[in-house]
Amino acid sequence: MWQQQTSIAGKTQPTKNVVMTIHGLNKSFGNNQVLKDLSLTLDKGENLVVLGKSGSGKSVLIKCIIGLLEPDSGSIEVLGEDITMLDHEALDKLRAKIGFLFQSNALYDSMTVRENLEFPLRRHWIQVTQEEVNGMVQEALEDVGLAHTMDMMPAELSGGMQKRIALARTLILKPEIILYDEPTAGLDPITGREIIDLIMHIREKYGASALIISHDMNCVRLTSDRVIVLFDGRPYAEGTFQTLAGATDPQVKQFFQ
Ligand SMILES: Nc1ncnc2c1ncn2[C@@H]1O[C@H](COP(=O)(O)OP(=O)(O)OP(=O)(O)O)[C@@H](O)[C@H]1O
Repeated sequence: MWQQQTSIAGKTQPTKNVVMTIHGLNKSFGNNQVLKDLSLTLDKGENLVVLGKSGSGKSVLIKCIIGLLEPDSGSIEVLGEDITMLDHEALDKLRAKIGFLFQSNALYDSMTVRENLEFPLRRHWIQVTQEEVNGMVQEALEDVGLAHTMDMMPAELSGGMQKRIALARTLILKPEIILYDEPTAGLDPITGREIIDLIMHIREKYGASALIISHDMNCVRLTSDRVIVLFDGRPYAEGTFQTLAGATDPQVKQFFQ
């Protein structure tokens, strides 16, 4: 296993600032063992990027974290609660603290931008007045620079704008952790850069922790505090972008060339 000076991939060192601890996670589909004894931690306010070849299990990892897939074994402790042990109601409550930016955006085509943003508030039974809802929608849209689109339909917006609306919908619940699944995939470099800037702005404003899955090395370079390279279902290497970019290990090097 390739190592860098300060940490060894796969071994976690919990501190009081940890918001997520994954320990010994295994997930198979038939004979295909996708995640193998995977352990990692996410610190408060940290942007952690998970990098890996197509099919290395990045999406499976995210789905396990939000409870869409059940791991075969291992624990996923999020904000002090092991999600693998929670019942449906408790999991739903915890999910309200975890924002998820889907690669597909997952906006509702038949709803206006405002209705899309109001949806998570209703979905999680958040008790607020209509005036408060209006303020929350306005703030989330201002965060992504799209307050003027409130009464538009998603189909009237460009791909980059839809991504920003999806991000605003994630922000409305002020999540403590945000999971970004390929946030710049399919966007041109300029629009991709706008999303990268937003990810950094959101971290600055809300101090949320982020787990970011990305192949876009510009996104990885600009957003990451720490990078984990997944290989063969396990964290293979871990370090800052700069450290890993200087690696001579072929499995690591291929991403940075
Ligand atoms: N629901 C499922 N049923 C069976 N196999 C699955 C399922 N979901 C994922 N897999 C398998 O798990 C492996 C990892 O898939 P995953 O989507 O996590 O890869 P990835 O690293 O996110 O790839 P990409 O970068 O292309 O999105 C693949 O071999 C995939 O076929």
